[in-house]
Amino acid sequence: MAPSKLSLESRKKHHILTIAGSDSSGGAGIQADLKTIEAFGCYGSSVLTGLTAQNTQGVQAVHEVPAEFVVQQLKSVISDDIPTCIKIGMLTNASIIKSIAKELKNLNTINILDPVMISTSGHTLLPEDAIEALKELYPSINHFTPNIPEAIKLTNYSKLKSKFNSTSNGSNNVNNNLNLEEMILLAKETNLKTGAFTVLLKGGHSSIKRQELLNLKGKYKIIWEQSDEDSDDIEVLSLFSKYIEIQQQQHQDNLVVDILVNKGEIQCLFVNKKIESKNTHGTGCTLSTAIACTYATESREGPDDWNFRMFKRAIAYTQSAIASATPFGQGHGPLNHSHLSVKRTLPPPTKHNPHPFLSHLIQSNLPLWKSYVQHPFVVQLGKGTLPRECFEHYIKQDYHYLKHYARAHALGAYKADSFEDISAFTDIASHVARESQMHVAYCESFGITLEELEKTPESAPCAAYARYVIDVGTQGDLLDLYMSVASCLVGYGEVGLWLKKQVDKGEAVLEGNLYKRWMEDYSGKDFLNAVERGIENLERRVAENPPSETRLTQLTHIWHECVRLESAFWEMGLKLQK
Ligand SMILES: Cc1ncc(COP(=O)(O)O)c(N)n1
Repeated sequence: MAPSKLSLESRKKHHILTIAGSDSSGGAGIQADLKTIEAFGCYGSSVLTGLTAQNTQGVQAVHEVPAEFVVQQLKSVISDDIPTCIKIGMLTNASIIKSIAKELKNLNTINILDPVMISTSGHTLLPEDAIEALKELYPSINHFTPNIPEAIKLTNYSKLKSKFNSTSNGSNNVNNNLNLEEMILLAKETNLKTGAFTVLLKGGHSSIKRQELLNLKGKYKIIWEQSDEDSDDIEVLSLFSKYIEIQQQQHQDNLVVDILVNKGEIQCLFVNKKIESKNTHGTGCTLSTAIACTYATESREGPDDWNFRMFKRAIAYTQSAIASATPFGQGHGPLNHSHLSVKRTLPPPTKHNPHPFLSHLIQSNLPLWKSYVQHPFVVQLGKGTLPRECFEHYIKQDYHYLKHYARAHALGAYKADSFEDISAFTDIASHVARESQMHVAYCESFGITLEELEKTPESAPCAAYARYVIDVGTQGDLLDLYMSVASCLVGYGEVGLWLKKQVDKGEAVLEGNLYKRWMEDYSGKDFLNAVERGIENLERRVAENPPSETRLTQLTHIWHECVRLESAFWEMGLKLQK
């Protein structure tokens, strides 16, 4: 049967056009770009500006393509299918630059310029007069990815530096190994001079130490290697990952910092450990093309929505391509463009990020997660200012909820087909039964008997949440069930630990607090062990059977629903909602 038009349309790949030079050795230029585009599952077309006779040791010759023929290629491609993004690399000469600038003016595409000037091997790929002509191209450039030497050349940085630094002798020789403050100045200046909507200054030529970054903490958003967290949000996530300690172990590493600027403002700093490798030929081409691909494939609010995650994904792809490259040739070898990290929906667990699935879930909607684990109910409870009737209402409802929650785990044990899973579920079910004794004790202290507690009608938010959990557990498979119980388990552990930290900081009180037992139970060893086990089980299940993109979306949806219902549960307590 012929596939329907609709399904074919929905299978259309994102079209990325690369305007660049050919590298006969296959590591940089058009060849690197097309391999990258393939790796991201997009469709790549190409317009050649020049042919290089090149290998991993150097560029032996360049054959320039006549400007008219460059334009002819461009017209052929775009008259047939308009690309989402155009990535521009080696432009060969001024007349090609001017011709392309003229054509791009009339196009509505997103254009990314990687200003290739000198090859890694030291060969000039763009003559001086052509550098001046780049200015004609700037008005059509949305995103610009220079490295440090390129940005220095394009901004007249030495002059700028002497203006800011009174100790400078004003010499024109600026070292490429800039410190972080200098890089930030350079990145802003590049953004200003080129007028590009965003600039990513690639910091590979400088080695930055961790202390330099720590000095800037709180001033800029810093995004660390292989993590989905940025340091500002680390507290929310810190509790079940071993992250903070590991970051502290990285003191001595040489770090590469790429700086993202948007309209003159620093958006964030991407930090990666420097990979010591000879296989870096084509790194700039690969990264700029990867940015075009992540821009095209990620969901966006509008054309100017350059989410930092797009850059993070593109940088991570390029880093892994360097790290997994195998030797080729005698000089600087090419990257491994076909490594699998792009196709994988979740990164593998690492010592930096031991719970990639949990990290994904939390990061997928961090404000929602924060609204749950740092809800005003929790904050007031920690300070001891929560009205008693609110807590009383909450604890009675939570008693009901726990019964459903234990039943959900019993259902899990019923559905499970290994003793490992059966005992994991029954362990938690018994733990929940023990947990409910605290609720009984609190009610007793409020003069509410067990009989009265059992008879209290269930509130709508409690019934809604319990129904959702049991419903997902009944309809779905074991992983769905794990998902429907996960946010409660992880969230309460998080709340318990967070309140403990707040006590240490003097933001919450334990002694004399009516809710002391509650706080101690949820930050106690017994409960936290159960949380750890729950997280390990979840990660193991997902690692054993990696979810497809669609499945991951379904699982994330269940998580979001539960987090939302958890927030509504606190809200019920605060508002004494029936
Ligand atoms: C055709 C072409 N385009 C770009 C580069 C820059 O790549 P690298 O900086 O890795 O030498 C190159 N060498 N050749």
